[in-house]
Amino acid sequence: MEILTVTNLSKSFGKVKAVQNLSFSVPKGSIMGILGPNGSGKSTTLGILLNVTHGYQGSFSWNLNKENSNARQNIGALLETPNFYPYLTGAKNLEIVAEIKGASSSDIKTALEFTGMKEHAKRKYQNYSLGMKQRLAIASAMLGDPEVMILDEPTNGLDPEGIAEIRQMIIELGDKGKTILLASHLLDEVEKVCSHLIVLDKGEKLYEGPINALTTSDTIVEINADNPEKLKSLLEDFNGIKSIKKESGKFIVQLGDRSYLKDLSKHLNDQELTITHFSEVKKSLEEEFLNIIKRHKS
Ligand SMILES: Nc1ncnc2c1ncn2[C@@H]1O[C@H](COP(=O)(O)OP(=O)(O)OP(=O)(O)O)[C@@H](O)[C@H]1O
Repeated sequence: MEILTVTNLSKSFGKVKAVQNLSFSVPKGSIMGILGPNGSGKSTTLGILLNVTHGYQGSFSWNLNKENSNARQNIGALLETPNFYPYLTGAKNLEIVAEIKGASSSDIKTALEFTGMKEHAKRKYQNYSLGMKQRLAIASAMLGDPEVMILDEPTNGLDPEGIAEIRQMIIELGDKGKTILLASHLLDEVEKVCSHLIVLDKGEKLYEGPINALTTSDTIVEINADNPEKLKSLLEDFNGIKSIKKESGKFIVQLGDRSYLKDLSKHLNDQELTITHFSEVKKSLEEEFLNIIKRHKS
């Protein structure tokens, strides 16, 4: 079931087309990565979905469970510039947000514990490290136990340990059943955390789907033999090969289906040939991502 459906969304700032005819849907319970370089329209899209950016074309609809819920209560957000009072403590800042969202003090306690901010709750926000500020922002987004959380570049500027902590928290929030929209310019982040992704470039959608559909669509095998010419002709004879190329002395073979692997190795069992190398290569998301961008530009 879809928790969000976005249809033909467009938004311009003067001559800049920040979002162009964007449609996508978000399955309930998924962690949806919105991946794109800086300026690709991620924040603008999230701003529209949160009703803070206006003057757009197209539409979107949330399919939230809680009855009579408005977006403010049922969608927790961490945006790029958090709105906390520097001279107040973390706890006090959360109390203010809880008041606005109608969240309880037990929500505050849960959020502080989950984010590891309980021990820092009595310190002033202005004295927090960047990592603590981000954790407080996640705590704030959790208040009211929303069904959906929207996180815009939540690990920006953090050190590797801080990045790992925040990513782990996002995965745990997903395990709790929350639907999460995560904007990121980091492929590695999206790969580690998300179940689904859309790829944006210059406000346009280049890809939408589950992460694993990107990485497991075709099977790639590296093959070498003592008689490369013979190997080449045998490969060319085999039905089910989508493409053959030679890279660093090895043949890289793309199979339409993984079930062809067995037949291929039988087919290569030839008296004139000794196979010296035969291994399946796991395609990285990065490679697929680059292919998507390349296809878009050509
Ligand atoms: N308030 C604004 N006024 C004018 N231009 C804007 C405004 N907000 C965004 N833009 C422009 O719209 C385009 C998309 O920006 P957006 O912030 O949505 O991208 P992004 O993918 O979130 O990038 P970043 O990670 O850098 O925020 C950019 O060219 C940006 O300069």
